[in-house]
Formats: sequence, structure tokens, C-alpha cells
Amino acid sequence: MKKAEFTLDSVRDSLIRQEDTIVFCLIERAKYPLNSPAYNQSYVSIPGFSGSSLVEYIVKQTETLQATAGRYENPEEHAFFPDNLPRSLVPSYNYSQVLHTAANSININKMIWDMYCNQLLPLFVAEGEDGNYASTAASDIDCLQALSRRIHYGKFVAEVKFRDAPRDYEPAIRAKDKDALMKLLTFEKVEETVRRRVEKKAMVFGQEVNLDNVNSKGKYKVDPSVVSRLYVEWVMPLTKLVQVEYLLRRLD
Ligand SMILES: C=C(O[C@@H]1C=C(C(=O)O)C=C[C@H]1O)C(=O)O
Repeated sequence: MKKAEFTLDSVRDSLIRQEDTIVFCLIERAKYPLNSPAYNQSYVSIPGFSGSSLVEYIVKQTETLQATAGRYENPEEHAFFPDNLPRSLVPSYNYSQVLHTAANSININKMIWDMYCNQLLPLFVAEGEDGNYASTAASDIDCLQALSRRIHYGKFVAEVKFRDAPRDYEPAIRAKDKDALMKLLTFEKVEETVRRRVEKKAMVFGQEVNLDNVNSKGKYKVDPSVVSRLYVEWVMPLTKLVQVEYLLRRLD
């Protein structure tokens, strides 16, 4: 099978497609209220598990299973609990080796976890509980994995930007000048387009569909302004943080 081409346009196309995944994941999570017991230590006393919540239990177990099926062999995937994961038990796929090996040392999932659980969730789910704790946690892992994939995709964005203009990036990398790197890789117009597009996607994907094709209740399943805030305050800044961290190691 032909490998996908690797250009700034193809990388941006992937980010655009990942927006759909993220918006749909948020819509699914918003079916349930906060369900705070899923995040409380007092609710879980599972024999053999010493973690701090049902969500952590489900994420750890899911990652263990998916590691054996080769998920983390893919340079686009990052585990939330990467320590002591089992090895893949399936034949390895020959992924394109486009990234510098230093990419392997970058994983900001702890920040993503904290942002999602402590800041984002209360903004887009209703208060209260309905007992669907396991389903809620299953929705959380979908959201977390989609956000993590998008944010760590910054490694590919940075690589393609570096290859397009190595002479611009090299002095800032050698000087370890994070601010200069941030300036070089930032495109404010692109960010504004992303912000407006994800807000629109939240309106289109999250509306009530009926045969008159009118959003009769004028309500959305996830508040579009929360989705644009998610991108402006967390997703884009964290993607840029990954880009800077990657570039700093690009000449190692
Ligand atoms: C991802 C890129 O780099 C930066 C980060 C962006 C983002 O996270 O969406 C958008 C524009 C850039 O400032 C890009 O240039 O496409």
C-alpha cells in the first residue's frame, strides 16, 4: 500500500479530520452527567488495583490490552500509563520513520489528563450522577485518546516545518531559544481558522437532526463555545508545546 505523503498540507488535513473525532467524542461524553464517583478513590476498591479512580482503572486495563495488540508501536499513539506496559504480541507494521528518535521521549499525557479531568469536564457535562460510571469512563478514554493523539501530532507538524525551513529553525534550536521557536512555528491566521471551524463543527454535529433539517430546539449537544475554548486554551497551546519540545531535541 502506498504511504501517505508527508507535507504541511497533509499534516494539517490530518488535524482537521481529528477535529471531527474530538467533537464526536465530546458529544458522546456529554450524554452522561459528571458522574463524580468515577473519579473518586473512595468508589474503587478493586482487588489488585491500587490506582486512584475507576477511570484510571479502565484506562490502565485498556492500555494494557491495546499494548498487546500493538497500539503503542504507532508513533502517533501515546499511553497515559506507559510504565510497565506489556509488549506487542502481533507482527509489527513498518510505520514510516519520519520523526527524529528523540520524539520517543516526549509524552505530555499527564498534563492532558489533568486538563481534561479537572478543567474541561465540568465545562461541558451536566452536574449530577446517573450510575453509568463504567460507560462514562469508557467515553472518557475515547476523549483522552483523541486529544492525546491530536496534541502529540505536534511532533509531525514540527518535523515538517523543520524540513521546510531548516535554516530558520537551526539557530533557535542551537540557542535552545523556546520563545524564538514558538514564534517561528506559530501561524495566528491558521489558529483563528481552526477556532472558528471547530465551533462550527460543534454546531453542525451537535444539532438535533429532523426531517425539516432545522435545529428546532436551537440546542447543541455540546456548547460550541466550550469546544472553541478547549482548542484556544488547551489543544493548540499544548500542540505547540509538543512542537517546541520536539524541535529542541531535533538536532541531538
Ligand atoms: C499545527 C500548526 O501549528 C500551530 C498550531 C496550530 C494548531 O494547533 O492547530 C495551528 C497553527 C500554528 O500556530 C499548524 O501550523 O498547522
